[in-house]
Amino acid sequence: MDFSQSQQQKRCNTVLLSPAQTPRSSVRRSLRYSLSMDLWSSNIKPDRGVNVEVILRCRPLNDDEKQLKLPVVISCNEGKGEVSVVQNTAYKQIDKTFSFDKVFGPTSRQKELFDEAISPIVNEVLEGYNCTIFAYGQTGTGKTYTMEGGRVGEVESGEFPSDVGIIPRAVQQILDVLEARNEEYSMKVTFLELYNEDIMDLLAPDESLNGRMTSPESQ
Ligand SMILES: Nc1ncnc2c1ncn2[C@@H]1O[C@H](COP(=O)(O)OP(=O)(O)OP(=O)(O)O)[C@@H](O)[C@H]1O
Repeated sequence: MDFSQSQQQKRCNTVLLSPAQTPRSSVRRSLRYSLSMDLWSSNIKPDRGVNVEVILRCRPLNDDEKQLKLPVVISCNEGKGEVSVVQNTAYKQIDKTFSFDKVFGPTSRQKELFDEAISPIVNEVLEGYNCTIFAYGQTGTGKTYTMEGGRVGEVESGEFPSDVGIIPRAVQQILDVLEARNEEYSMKVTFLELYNEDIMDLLAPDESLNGRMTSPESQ
């Protein structure tokens, strides 16, 4: 999203990681979702110690995984921002603990994640900082669910359905704040998909407008 406003360029970035809770034979990593919000600019926000935060979210086991009685190999300590992974080798069990800026466990709700981790970043965009939030993780770990949302349930009196994810919530917050300011504003939105070196403009009215990207090696 681009807004035009004469401010210095500033940046903040958040990476949402989705680990697999159950062991998988092949690990296929995919980087799918990125939400970039710009207000011009390029310096680091002066009062931030770091300009990249890494947040980890674990999804619950799905019905198939429960039916197959697959073991849960990750435990989340949200208070400490830690995740422990249990690995059973032929000879012994190895536990490893990893620390993140924030951890959201399998029972975390969409609103909770948005309010605690994303809403402050959206406010920074509205203050003039460039921010990117992207989700990274192997297939089936919850990137789409976190960024876009799950099945849409009942809409309750102006509130989002509980399954709605980060992108619609961020857009709503931006529009609410801009409307409350009662000033004239313009907003530009782009929605691109990059898959196997094909770039798709998901908002293009005509498919022929989609371009194909080529890497330097393939030229
Ligand atoms: N936090 C969650 N709570 C409940 N269900 C979830 C959660 N995260 C993911 N799911 C469910 O798990 C399934 C896989 O999630 P999702 O499609 O978001 O994965 P993905 O990382 O986007 O996968 P891919 O890279 O293959 O597109 C979906 O059915 C989704 O609804």
